[in-house]
Amino acid sequence: MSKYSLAVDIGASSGRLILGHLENGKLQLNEIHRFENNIVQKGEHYCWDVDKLFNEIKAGINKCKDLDVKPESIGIDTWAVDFVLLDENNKPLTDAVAYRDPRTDGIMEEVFKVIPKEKLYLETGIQFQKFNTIYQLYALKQKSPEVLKKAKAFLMIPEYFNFLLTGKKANEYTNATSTQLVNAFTKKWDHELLDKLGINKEMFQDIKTPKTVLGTLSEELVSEFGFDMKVVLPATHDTGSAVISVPELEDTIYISSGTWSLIGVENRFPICVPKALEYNFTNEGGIDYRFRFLKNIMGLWMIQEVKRNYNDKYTFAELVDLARSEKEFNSIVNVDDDRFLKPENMIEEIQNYCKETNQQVPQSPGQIAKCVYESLVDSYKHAINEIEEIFEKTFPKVNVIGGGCQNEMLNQIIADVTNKEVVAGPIEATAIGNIVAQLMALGEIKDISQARTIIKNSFEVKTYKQSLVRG
Ligand SMILES: Nc1ncnc2c1ncn2[C@@H]1O[C@H](COP(=O)(O)OP(=O)(O)O)[C@@H](O)[C@H]1O
Ligand SMILES: C[C@H](O)[C@H](O)[C@@H](O)C(=O)COP(=O)(O)O
Ligand SMILES: [Mg+2]
Repeated sequence: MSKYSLAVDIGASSGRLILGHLENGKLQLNEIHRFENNIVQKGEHYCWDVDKLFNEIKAGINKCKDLDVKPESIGIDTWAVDFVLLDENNKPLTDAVAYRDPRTDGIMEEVFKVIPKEKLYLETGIQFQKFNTIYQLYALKQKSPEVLKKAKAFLMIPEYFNFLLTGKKANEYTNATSTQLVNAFTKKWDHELLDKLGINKEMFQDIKTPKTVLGTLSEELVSEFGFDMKVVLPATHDTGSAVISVPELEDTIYISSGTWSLIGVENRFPICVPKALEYNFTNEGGIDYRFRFLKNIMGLWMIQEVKRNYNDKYTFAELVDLARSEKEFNSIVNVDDDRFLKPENMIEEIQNYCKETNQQVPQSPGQIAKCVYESLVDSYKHAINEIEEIFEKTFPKVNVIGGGCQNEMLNQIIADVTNKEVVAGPIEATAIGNIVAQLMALGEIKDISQARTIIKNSFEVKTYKQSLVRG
């Protein structure tokens, strides 16, 4: 029997702990714990409840005892850019502020006064999202310089949980690249950039790569859980882990479909050409120093907020069914408009946009949902055209991975609008990528190529082709 690895995958809307092990050359998964994640108001900021999330992680680990399974390793991945700062006593200096917090409004423009946008892109290759870590730290420096001065350790969210598990501090490469503070060519923290911004470079930890064994559990946790585990660094940026699970990357554009839609390709080198800057593509770090050439699209965040606005009266599946029935409704919004990043009420924001653009205003839940899905695909289509322009080639296939690949209507609209073959799955791509990185660290899987073969043979996918009648 092969060793068990435990993946902790926490996205912006949900977290899950999934056991994985190899059996007869296939990867067997067992989801042992799932919980909601969401932004909470703490003082004047939107924050993540990291104490609650760590308690959920421990609750999930404790379920292993009920299953009589002692995993050999554990690996944690989460959303990107956000962080915790520790003081000299290893205590958090601030709450874990969420990337949707307005504290970075206008900060990007302030940073461009210190380092021109084009130079920043040429050095880091990272897309300009106003919530990137670089802007969060610059906002903190301007508003609370005394906090930054006291900071002795910068830990991104997965690394903070690793610290709570092991007492060890390290930054992991794939997530570090999302900060826009790592040089795309040296793959190290850009100390010249940090000096220019007046951000203390000493608080950043050594950058480790995926498959690194960080350490083992603290004595206190070993006695709580009843067993020890190796704490392995997967690609701790959840999208970095998700992309590992794309079984066939040749001629394929992936859409990591969850709270965000991350649409792109895997590359061996960074692409920082003017067109990539103009279209705002990113070169986030991948496993084995590959690159994830992609862009953020607002994603299913919008339907999550619509669902919340309806007080969770409808499930995601019911919203899809209601959307299907609205065949005549065709209004479209620009999902990537900042107005949809954190509106008071998503339904009203969508309705106002349609009013302002003289389109039919969606009224029913089905019309609202259909508007979200059609609008997302409109943005996907533009991104695909941009990718094909930059690569000067046509990609015949789109692979939708993550929770959003369960949305069969969305998959079909993608196939209809792009006239490409759409492959849906695996759903838990992030956790799968997390697990195979751990199994590589344990010597159970040789390399990424073998991992992708195992993944291809282990999980069913569904294929969609352009339909004759647009549903
Ligand atoms: N049964 C379903 N039908 C349609 N969409 C679904 C279904 N289940 C989940 N989803 C979609 O998947 C999304 C969550 O994907 P997930 O990858 O878990 O997100 P994250 O990792 O960002 O928390 C939901 O917002 C929802 O839109
Ligand atoms: C803020 C980042 O762009 C975001 O974390 C994105 O990179 C990402 O990883 C989103 O993952 P979800 O699972 O939360 O959609
Ligand atoms: Mg996710």
